Amino acid sequence: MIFGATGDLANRKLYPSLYKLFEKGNLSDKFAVIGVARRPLTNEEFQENIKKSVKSSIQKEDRIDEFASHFYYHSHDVTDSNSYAVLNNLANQLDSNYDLQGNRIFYLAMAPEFFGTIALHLKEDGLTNVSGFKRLVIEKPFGHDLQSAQELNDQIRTAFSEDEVYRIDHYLGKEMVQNIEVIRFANAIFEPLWNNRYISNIQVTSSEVLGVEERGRYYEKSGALRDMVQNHMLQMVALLAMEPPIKLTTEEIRSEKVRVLRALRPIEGEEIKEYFVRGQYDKGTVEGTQVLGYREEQMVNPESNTETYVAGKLMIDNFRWAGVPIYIRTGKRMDAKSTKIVIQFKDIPMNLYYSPEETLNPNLLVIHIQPEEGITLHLNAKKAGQNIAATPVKLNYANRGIDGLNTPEAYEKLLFDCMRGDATNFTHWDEVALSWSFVDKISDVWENQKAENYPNYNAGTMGPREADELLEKDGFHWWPISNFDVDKC
Ligand SMILES: NC(=O)C1=CN([C@@H]2O[C@H](COP(=O)(O)OP(=O)(O)OC[C@H]3O[C@@H](n4cnc5c(N)ncnc54)[C@H](OP(=O)(O)O)[C@@H]3O)[C@@H](O)[C@H]2O)C=CC1
Ligand SMILES: O=C1O[C@H](COP(=O)(O)O)[C@@H](O)[C@H](O)[C@H]1O
Repeated sequence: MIFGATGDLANRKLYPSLYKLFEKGNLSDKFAVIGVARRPLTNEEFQENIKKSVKSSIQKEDRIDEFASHFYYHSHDVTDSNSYAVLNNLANQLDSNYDLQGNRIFYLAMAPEFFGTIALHLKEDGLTNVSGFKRLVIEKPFGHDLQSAQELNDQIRTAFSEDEVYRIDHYLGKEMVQNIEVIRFANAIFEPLWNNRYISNIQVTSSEVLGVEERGRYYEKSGALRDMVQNHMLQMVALLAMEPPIKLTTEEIRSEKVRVLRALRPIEGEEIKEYFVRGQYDKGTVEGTQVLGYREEQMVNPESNTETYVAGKLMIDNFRWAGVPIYIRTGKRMDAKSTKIVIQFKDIPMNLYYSPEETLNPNLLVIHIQPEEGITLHLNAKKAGQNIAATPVKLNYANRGIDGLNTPEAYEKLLFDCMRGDATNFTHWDEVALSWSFVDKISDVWENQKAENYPNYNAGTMGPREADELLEKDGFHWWPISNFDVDKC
């Protein structure tokens, strides 16, 4: 059952992903989807919408009619208690028609204020009373702060147990985010060096070229800290910093991530200025086009105090990471769309091969999450010729080049995981709670202190100057994140 079946997420992500699973044989013929939303639609109209949404994002759609025939529509206001019984009857009927053996997945692709109400109704009106499995997939944002997340979690947990709840963080479905743990734990050359003796700092960047688009109403209350840092950025940090799990089970992996979040040094009060930088974009030029500043966007307060950019220095206070800063930055309307992780190794004790005026290039391991997918290892090697002089070289692995052009899209992987009952790449409540408690301390201060320097970066740049200073005062600098620039390093 997809609640919010006529919405943007369902049309752009869920239907095309389900189709890909179907086409690859990862979704058997024994499935039915009930789409729920308020507007009146017949099953035929709904099926036409499904075909349209699949066709707009997939070139080969040979089995589209067969696929769409599995879709049914139920017009229903989720706040109306009376309609759930009819929904349940339809679900029971489809269960028997398609031999579903009482297995149900409820996907909440709706505004978060409805999540709790839907979960309560599903239980009270018997929809969760099934003979097979029942699973709840829930979209972000999971709460607005720790308190609201806790309230939402309590509501959900009256109807579903923790292992039945699949909290989506779509970054965890990205191929190269999932690759972090394999790169770390399947390579003898990295794991022994993955600690404060050999790593000087880690940089995690997720930059966007797009502005806030039509999401001003949501974004005004969220800002980059809640929208990106609380979830995606901290999840990537947890994967980079966790200890090797003793087994590759959901529980073991999640509990190692939880340990990292517990060790994350809380940043509060006056310290926030030292560790975090906030920014808001002004007008500027993006890909040759003039764009508006954030305060001029639709549904945005002309004096908005909302941050569209965050850079921060995280410290993980445990044996492995003591003293190693992990810098994060994310923002809208930046110079490039790019998510990259740069692990900078410590310098070797002596520069034997470069002339004194040249700096020794540190070894870098760059994990390209998107749009490129792969890894680059920056080394030093002999410059061709008679003399023994060194020059920087790179070893590149391009994921797409090896595994074919189409690595599965995050939602395809996550939907498949959920169907198979694998919750590893979904966030456990403990991770959500710890992330909120870290972020709340910062957002409480930022909300109550007007940023006098906003807007403080032009659209089309890499963010405010203060973000560079954050690293400079530790003797580091941000490594450029576009491939071209990394080439020049
Ligand atoms: N869009 C995206 O790319 C992303 C979205 N998300 C999250 O996914 C969720 C959905 O987002 P999105 O698809 O963009 O939202 P939309 O506003 O596009 O869609 C909302 C859906 O909910 C339905 N709806 C609204 N009110 C009711 C109601 N009272 N009863 C029944 N149905 C209702 C709407 O249909 P109708 O009007 O017919 O009732 C529509 O199908 C949100 O939590 C969002 O944060 C997360 C990541 C990315
Ligand atoms: O969750 C979100 O993520 C997107 C960025 O996702 P990506 O896969 O394109 O990197 C961001 O634009 C959005 O504001 C946020 O809600």
